[in-house]
Amino acid sequence: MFILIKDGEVFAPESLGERDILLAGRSIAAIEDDIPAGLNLTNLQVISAKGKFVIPGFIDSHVHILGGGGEGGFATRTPEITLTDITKAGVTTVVGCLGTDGFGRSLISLIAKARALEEEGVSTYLYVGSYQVPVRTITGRIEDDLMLIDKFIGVGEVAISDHRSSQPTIDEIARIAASARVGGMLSGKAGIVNVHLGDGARKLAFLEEIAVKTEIPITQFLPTHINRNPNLFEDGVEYARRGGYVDFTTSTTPQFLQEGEVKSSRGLKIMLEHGVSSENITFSSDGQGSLPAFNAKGEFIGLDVGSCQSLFTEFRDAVLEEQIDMAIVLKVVTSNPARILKLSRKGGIKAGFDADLILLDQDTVEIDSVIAKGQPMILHKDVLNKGTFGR
Ligand SMILES: CC(C)C[C@H](NC(=O)C[C@H](N)C(=O)O)C(=O)O
Ligand SMILES: [Zn+2]
Ligand SMILES: [Zn+2]
Repeated sequence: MFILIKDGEVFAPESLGERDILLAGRSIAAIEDDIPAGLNLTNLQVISAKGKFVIPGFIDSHVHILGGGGEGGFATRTPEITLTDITKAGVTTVVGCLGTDGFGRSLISLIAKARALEEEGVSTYLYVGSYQVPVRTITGRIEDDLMLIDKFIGVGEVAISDHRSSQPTIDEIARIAASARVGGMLSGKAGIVNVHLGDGARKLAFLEEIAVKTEIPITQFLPTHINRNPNLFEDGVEYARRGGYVDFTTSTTPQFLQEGEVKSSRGLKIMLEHGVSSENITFSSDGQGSLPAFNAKGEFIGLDVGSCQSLFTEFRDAVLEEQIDMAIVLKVVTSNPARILKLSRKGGIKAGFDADLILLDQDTVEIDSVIAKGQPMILHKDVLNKGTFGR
């Protein structure tokens, strides 16, 4: 199957200007300024991208594909994701994880769900573990899981500075990072540790201390939810300026924003203004994860459900509201996660890369169509670009 995407304005994420793109099967075959539509190729489909931006499919590096939640009891378990939840947001690659509930949800089910989504057309990877320490594994050892199970690219989301964590010691976190690092090395994977940061006062202290006191590089960690409160966000700016990676959670609620959560598009602008390298920042959605609220006494008040749609919403707001150059904003949802998570052939529009693309309407910056592994994704137009709050 060949697809020729003609006359689009291409961001790879860097701007390539107007280019034609030839897809062959699941790969990008060629990117040139003029590929004749009359190519004598059998079953060639020509798609006009006139008036469209053509950008890499988004990589969502933190999605509860199996559902999550449960912080308010069984009835608050959140639903598992559907393919359309992912593709309507322009997401073509997801990294799945377990969260608070590493007991009622299993890694085997997580692997099964990841394989299901892969068969349905998107690309999936996983973190081994959940909030809890010791880290839950399939084989009993992080290194063995990374070496034996292709979908596992790292460990997470391991919780620190949170009343729902296992209250791990700094040594336990260092040892998890050491195992992830060596397991990753031996299997050619990132071996990244996706760290859940809660609202606790210790914030990033463990990670900062490990980077200073041990041989583990700070880039072994991808701390997420960095924007969840202004106090943590402020430390996150400093942490990122010193070379650490930081991940913004794009799912939010009006209440969280009122209580001081930093809107991801705004947080990106602030970090760039403070001299943080755009290479060190990622966005992820926490899709299908719970967004629970607790009162000052730690009592559960209620919860919302995260959505992949928020990843697109915050990308669009960063471009339109924060007026950040699109090529820069694209990095945080394409080439940065691809590089940090060592996802080869992902996160860019380059010959030989997977054919994961989004066609955006240039006037509205809304999604026109999504192609994943060379297959056009059927988007149910009526739900397209409708976020959790119907935005
Ligand atoms: C960043 C905040 C707003 C949401 C965040 N979500 C998770 O960590 C996932 C959730 N606990 C689950 O297991 O489904 C949180 O709970 O702190
Ligand atoms: Zn989390
Ligand atoms: Zn999460």
